[in-house]
Amino acid sequence: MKVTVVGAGAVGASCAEYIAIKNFASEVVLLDIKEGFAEGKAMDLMQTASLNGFDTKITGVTNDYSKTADSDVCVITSGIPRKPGMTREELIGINAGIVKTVSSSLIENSPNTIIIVVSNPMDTMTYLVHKTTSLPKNRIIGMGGALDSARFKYRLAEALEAPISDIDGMVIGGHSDTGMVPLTAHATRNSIKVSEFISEARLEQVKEDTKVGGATLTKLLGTSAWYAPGAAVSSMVQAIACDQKKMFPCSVLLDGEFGLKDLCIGVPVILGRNGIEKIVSIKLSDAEQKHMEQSAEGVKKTNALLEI
Ligand SMILES: NC(=O)c1ccc[n+]([C@@H]2O[C@H](COP(=O)([O-])OP(=O)(O)OC[C@H]3O[C@@H](n4cnc5c(N)ncnc54)[C@H](O)[C@@H]3O)[C@@H](O)[C@H]2O)c1
Ligand SMILES: O=C(O)C[C@H](O)C(=O)O
Repeated sequence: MKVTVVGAGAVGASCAEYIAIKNFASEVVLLDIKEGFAEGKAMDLMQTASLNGFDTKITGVTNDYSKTADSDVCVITSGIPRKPGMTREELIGINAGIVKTVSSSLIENSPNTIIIVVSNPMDTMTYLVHKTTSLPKNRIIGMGGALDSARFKYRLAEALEAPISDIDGMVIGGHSDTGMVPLTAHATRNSIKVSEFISEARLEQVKEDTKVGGATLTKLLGTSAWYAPGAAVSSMVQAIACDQKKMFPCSVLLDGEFGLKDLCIGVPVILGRNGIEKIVSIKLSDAEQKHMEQSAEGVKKTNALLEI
């Protein structure tokens, strides 16, 4: 299994590190436009191999796509992150051009690859890859829901004063401060609904904290987060590489599912060797469906800014 990660910055390097530590890929190629940067990150990471006990070979290249040839999975993290006070949508002006060029160069060298889009605004960047390449829709996947769900579980565990391993929950919808739809009614602690343990008001607070999870970290860090994003991507790559058929909320092109079409937005999917093996339709309450439709409107508004 060969994986390429474009962008050797905070998220790209974290992603390469987690993939290597999980030890399922034979090779990870890190590519960046900044001269020598990916080479340096790759060398530093390789010097952790004997300490962390992995055999994955990580190489770094400066904009040389020939080295990415025949990648099974390509992850796009290239682009600018937001600063405190900004929204993800404000990044579209710079990131759309980067994602368009990068995805076309990747596909030229790996026509059978599966692409995972991370750069923000992620749902719109995923849609852009659909619109500007000829990859089949099962092979273009946006990462947002896996991360947002991890943050949701963290917040639920905090509220319930429970270990995170006891908690299950999922966030669907757009990967934006207002667009996320944390499925509070479906969340459980060891199969018991979380509403049995905390008040409605506390659960509402968990929901709000989850939705602004990225903004909260951006305010603390001065730039956006990287550990959980890298870990989330690595879990998705592993599910594909190892054909795990695991369920993750991912941003995928919808054609009528959840009553939505012609946009990419987070819904539960099964990930395996073919990328998106299946979109999982679940019954939403009226309030959740309404929130999902509002979220879709927001994503479509951002999509309309694309020059395609
Ligand atoms: N979807 C998510 O859940 C999620 C999570 C975290 C971050 N992000 C997004 O991921 C992106 C990267 O964030 P980061 O913190 O790693 O930023 P960063 O600035 O640390 O790294 C970005 C890297 O991309 C490189 N780059 C820029 N243009 C390039 C090009 N044309 N080709 C190759 N490399 C190029 C830069 O040189 C830089 O090293 C941002 O857009 C951020 O908003 C998304
Ligand atoms: O918050 C951001 O801008 C980065 C990313 O989308 C995140 O959720 O951490």
